[in-house]
Amino acid sequence: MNETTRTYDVIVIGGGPVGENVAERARAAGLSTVIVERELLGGECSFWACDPSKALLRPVVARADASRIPGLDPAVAGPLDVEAVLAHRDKMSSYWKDEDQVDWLNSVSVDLIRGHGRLTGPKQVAVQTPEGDTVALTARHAVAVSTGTRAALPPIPGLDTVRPWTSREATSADKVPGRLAVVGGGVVAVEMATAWQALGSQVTMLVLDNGLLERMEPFAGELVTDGLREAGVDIRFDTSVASLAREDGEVRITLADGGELAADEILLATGRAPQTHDVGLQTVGLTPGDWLSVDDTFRVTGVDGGWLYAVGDVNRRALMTHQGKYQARIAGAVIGARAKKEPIDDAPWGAHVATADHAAVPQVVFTTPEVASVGLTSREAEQSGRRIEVVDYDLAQVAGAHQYGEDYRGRARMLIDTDRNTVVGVTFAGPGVGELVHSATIAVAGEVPLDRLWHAVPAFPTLGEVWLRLLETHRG
Ligand SMILES: Cc1cc2nc3c(=O)[nH]c(=O)nc-3n(C[C@H](O)[C@H](O)[C@H](O)COP(=O)(O)OP(=O)(O)OC[C@H]3O[C@@H](n4cnc5c(N)ncnc54)[C@H](O)[C@@H]3O)c2cc1C
Ligand SMILES: NC(=O)c1ccc[n+]([C@@H]2O[C@H](COP(=O)([O-])OP(=O)(O)OC[C@H]3O[C@@H](n4cnc5c(N)ncnc54)[C@H](O)[C@@H]3O)[C@@H](O)[C@H]2O)c1
Repeated sequence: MNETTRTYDVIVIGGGPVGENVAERARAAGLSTVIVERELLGGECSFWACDPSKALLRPVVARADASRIPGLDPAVAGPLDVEAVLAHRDKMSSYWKDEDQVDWLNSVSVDLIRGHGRLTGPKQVAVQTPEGDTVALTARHAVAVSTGTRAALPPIPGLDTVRPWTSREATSADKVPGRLAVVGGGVVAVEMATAWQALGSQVTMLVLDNGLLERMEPFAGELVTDGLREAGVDIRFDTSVASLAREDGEVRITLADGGELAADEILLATGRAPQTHDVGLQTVGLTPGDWLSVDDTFRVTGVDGGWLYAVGDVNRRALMTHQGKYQARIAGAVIGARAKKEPIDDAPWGAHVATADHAAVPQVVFTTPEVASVGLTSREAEQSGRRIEVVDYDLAQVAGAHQYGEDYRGRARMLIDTDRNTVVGVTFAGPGVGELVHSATIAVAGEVPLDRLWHAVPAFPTLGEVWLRLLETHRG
């Protein structure tokens, strides 16, 4: 076994989308930077999450849209070409090879060390390489942990015997199971139920709660429930799994109410756990397995010296790629500024502080219909104690919706902070709303006064005219 030592200004553990961007921004600030990655550069998002899942969903959403357009509907009446969809998914996942990402990393002059990284003390990281060697790294300025998350599996008796699908198998499987049981009612569950039902599985969703997408506005979950049921998905609410077994090749599922169900595969889409159990947190006074809590400049709380940062999923602030990359741009810049002893701009909305994490996190759920939201939901607004006006509008009444397709169903909600006269939350649910959300993000993050928003004229006839209708409804 060989042991090598190296020193960099910044060490990033984890080369997912977030670690890559922390490294690129730190390098752009003039700091020598290395990424430690144990699997594929590009992380979960590129290979087992965003990219493959959206590649599976795109034909489903496009077909649903096309089937509402007279004259086009017969052309899309048949089943999907499963082989072609899976082949496209493979291409969009770069065939699970990361050469392109490595080329990009080289082009921005960031080093890569392949292997498992662990903190061994303040500013110290040891990398266990696949060849069995150890590389001992020292950071002059900062270590950033961007190790992301993995699927969190509930302790269901028999789980270890059934080889369940997690989000990884659900995004990379190359065969369509005849019957797929999906446990969970969050984003992964609804997206993957949508995809696999359309690819030919009979999907049954086993949902603990009494609705889908419980963290969003209730109407969003209701519209997605209708869409899934119309597609043939069997959704069972208030349902909990008591035990599992695999017998004669099938998964036998026993429910808490005594009911039984058989499936060919079972997907557990029951949330995420941080990948911090084996990164040496104990050597810097933290607890392995915990989420890493951070201040608004991404320094981990409870660590002396301010050298340890946690960016992306692992800090639990907003488990989405775009938000993690936003965090990364800010973390890279603030690490650079601190290293060069430049002033830190950490007032709200400053260059070195992630204010949007608290005020304006957008999300699109790629189901039929889509859901898109940013900022507060009405439940969160109520809990925040602010004075809020809730404005609802039936999206189907917008001229653009009539053009979009027949029998358009959708809804929009805008939350107004009545003391400040600004929009603090928006949710759209309906076909095509994914591309509408950035207008809402600009209104919320920009704190655009409603009187000025009145002058932002949406083009006719687009879905965006919902903004005019929401403002008119507010003005009465
Ligand atoms: C099915 C699914 C679909 C999703 N779809 C979307 C979507 O459409 N849009 C969206 O915005 N978000 C989506 N997400 C969320 C998105 O995938 C995550 O928010 C994003 O991947 C987080 O990036 P990250 O860099 O923080 O972590 P990851 O992408 O998890 O990357 C972490 C990296 O760290 C490496 N690593 C971990 N521990 C070590 C170690 N000790 N040493 C070395 N390397 C290590 C891992 O190998 C990995 O490469 C989806 C998630 C799932 C599960
Ligand atoms: N389009 C996107 O932006 C996108 C897509 C997929 C995932 N993601 C991100 O990935 C993250 C993870 O998604 P997720 O769907 O795994 O998590 P989630 O937190 O959204 O949903 C978890 C679901 O599992 C259920 N659950 C939890 N414990 C359970 C148990 N013991 N038994 C049965 N059900 C249980 C919950 O009730 C909930 O319905 C999300 O936070 C999301 O931000 C984003």
